Amino acid sequence: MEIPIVNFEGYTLEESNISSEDLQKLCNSLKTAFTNVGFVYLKNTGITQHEVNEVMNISKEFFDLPAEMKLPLSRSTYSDPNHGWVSLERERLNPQRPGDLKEAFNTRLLQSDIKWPENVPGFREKQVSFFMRCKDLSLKVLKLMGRSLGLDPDVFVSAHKCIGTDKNGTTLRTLYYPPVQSDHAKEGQLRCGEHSDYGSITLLFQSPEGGLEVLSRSGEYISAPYIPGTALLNIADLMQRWTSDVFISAIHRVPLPPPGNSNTRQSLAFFVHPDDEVLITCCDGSNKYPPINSVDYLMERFKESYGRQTQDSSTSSSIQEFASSHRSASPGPSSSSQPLSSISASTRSSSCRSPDVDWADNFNIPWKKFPEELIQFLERGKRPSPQMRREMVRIVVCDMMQKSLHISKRHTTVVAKNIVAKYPKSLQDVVTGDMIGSGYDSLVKELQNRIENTKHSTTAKMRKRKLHTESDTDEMPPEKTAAIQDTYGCIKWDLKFLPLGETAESQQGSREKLQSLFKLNAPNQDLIKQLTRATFYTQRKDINNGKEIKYLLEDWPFLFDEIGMAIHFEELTGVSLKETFIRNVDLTGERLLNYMKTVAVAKSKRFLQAVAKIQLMRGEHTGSSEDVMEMVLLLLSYFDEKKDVMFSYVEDTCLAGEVQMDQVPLTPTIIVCGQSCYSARRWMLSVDRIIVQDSIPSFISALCLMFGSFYCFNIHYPAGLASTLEFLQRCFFSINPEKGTKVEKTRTSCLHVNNRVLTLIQDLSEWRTQ
Ligand SMILES: O=C(O)CCC(=O)C(=O)O
Ligand SMILES: [Fe+2]
Repeated sequence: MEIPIVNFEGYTLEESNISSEDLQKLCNSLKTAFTNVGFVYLKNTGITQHEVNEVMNISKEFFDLPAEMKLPLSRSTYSDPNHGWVSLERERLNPQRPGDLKEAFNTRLLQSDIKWPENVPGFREKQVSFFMRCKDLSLKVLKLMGRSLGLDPDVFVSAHKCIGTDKNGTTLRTLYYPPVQSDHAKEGQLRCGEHSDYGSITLLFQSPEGGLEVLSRSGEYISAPYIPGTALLNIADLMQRWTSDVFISAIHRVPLPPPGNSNTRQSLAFFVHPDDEVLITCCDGSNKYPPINSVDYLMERFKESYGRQTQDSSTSSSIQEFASSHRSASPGPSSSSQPLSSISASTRSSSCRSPDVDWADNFNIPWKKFPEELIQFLERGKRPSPQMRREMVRIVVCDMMQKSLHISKRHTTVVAKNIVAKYPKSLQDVVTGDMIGSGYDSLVKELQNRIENTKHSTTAKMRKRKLHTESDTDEMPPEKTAAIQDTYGCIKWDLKFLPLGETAESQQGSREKLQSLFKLNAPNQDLIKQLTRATFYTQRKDINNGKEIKYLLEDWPFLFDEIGMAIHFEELTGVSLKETFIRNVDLTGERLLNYMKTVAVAKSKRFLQAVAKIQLMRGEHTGSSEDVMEMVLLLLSYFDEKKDVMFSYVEDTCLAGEVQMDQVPLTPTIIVCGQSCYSARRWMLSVDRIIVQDSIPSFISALCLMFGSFYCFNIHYPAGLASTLEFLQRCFFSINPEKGTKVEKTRTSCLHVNNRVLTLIQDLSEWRTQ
């Protein structure tokens, strides 16, 4: 099956001189496409490829800005939650997968008196004028859609009167998909997860790399390639509901590019929504679905892609994951391996529930957690593949085990029966068309097997964990302890072999090239990245053999620079240094600040005073960089740690050679050129009492370079910063080892995860704001 191409000639944005015969033909082709595939290419719409390219080019200028310049434009900073920048991996369109490998900017508010990217002149104008072009085209299509169903041609149009105002959620989204190194992607991660769109219709324009795939009615993904000069249009969920499933909203996705393909990708999506207060009632009068208010429906759907409803959507996933994985290790009445989000709910209800007897009858099948693809199969009465069925069983059992750890066959039978009752066509036991047994015996068996397996795997894990802890004793020889700490959080600490095709000579050649690039005024950044990646093996060898910082600085100058360190750090830990940090600040920073200033202050007078002092120092300084400073200062005070082990202060005009090095710690230290972080405009970094960077223009960069240095150069966290650094590591740099620590070995310290950090992470993730 292919996506049809329909010619809009004669009905373009500029002309409407179409004969009634051609108009009817146009309506018929659209209807066929919308009922069979849900997607259609429109050619000759009046929106030209040139217009599309212009919007993509200006968008690319925005996406190329350093992350900290985009942070102040985050979605969370606008009055409208659907306007603004969405950072990489922030959104998961398929909630079962890790965050999508895409960045986006949504234009929902059009006025000029709000924040727009300052450094990209013309950005707002280009987005807004393209928004208007897409609006006009959408209204034309909506009119044809009404007509094609034999209804009043205005039936849909009249529900979209307010596009572009605050009474309508229609949004233009420009998307950027950075190059992907498939070996760095998380398991199951895609560029854009499987989903269907929420509103009425969507217009889509892709860059020439293509990559979009659409799930066909027969259950296979078909490619939706780039066709120059066309607009790809698809039906969204609310329209499917509106037309009582006559028009279909197809699932689509953007998979990762094939290994070795380092293409980027861009797209523009114009999501058309009905006006907020419109009541969507099945247009054929069938009442197949109850009437629903447009905005209520959409709000519900948005919540799903920014975190499941059960969890507080402002908590970062790394906190959630870490807190839940460690809860099971701490003993207590409810210490099963429940995900964090379910704990409070199940303990709350347990006091008023008669134990175990009837939970299964009231058990809510977690339909919402089923993958979209499975739901699509069930809804269409198709039999899911064995793999989909296993996934369904896994999801259901996971929820059942949160209700009770003693699940009897009766419980499983009740649940299986309820599942099969809803989708008999897809799930009943049948042999050549006849139902066999009760119709749900296989599902009962599958659920029971899964429950048994899950129980076994939890006990095995607990036993293993205990063994590990026993081996983490203070008896370990110091070299072994140091080696564990050096490799802490790393995935490629030491490489056994040179990359294929590389020799000692070629590595030497690349190193010399890097050295000469370092001397240039504006060296080619891509070349630096490529050469740094290619020589990672030799860099690691030099570092692990103990080469001193001053020689590393001569041999690998870019290692101490933002680009080079980012590449080295990413190879070493699998984490992109600054991007991850900025994303987590976007997700969790505000929450941390609020928690510190409302909850934590109430617990300690000392901390209350420290917070007042930090706020006084901040004064009128606003901005996201300042928020990060405040966050770090608050953490240092909260843990009662040593600020002067992280920061040294010098005059704002001080040169690298003038810094009094004997005052500076040996560990990576941020040298603040000014009286406070807030008033400073320049920072330096010292490692081993050597200034390795003398002109860092932003606090966030300085913090990332300081943090990255601990990992890249095998340096242990100083005891005086143990908790602050581990908290930053887990919550903001997403490095979450299950065990161990990177804190220097002192007589009293041991190799365990820091309890204070753990407690703060859990308090923070459980804290519910009003
Ligand atoms: O980038 C694309 O082509 C797909 C984007 C998409 O489907 C969406 O954001 O809803
Ligand atoms: Fe989509």
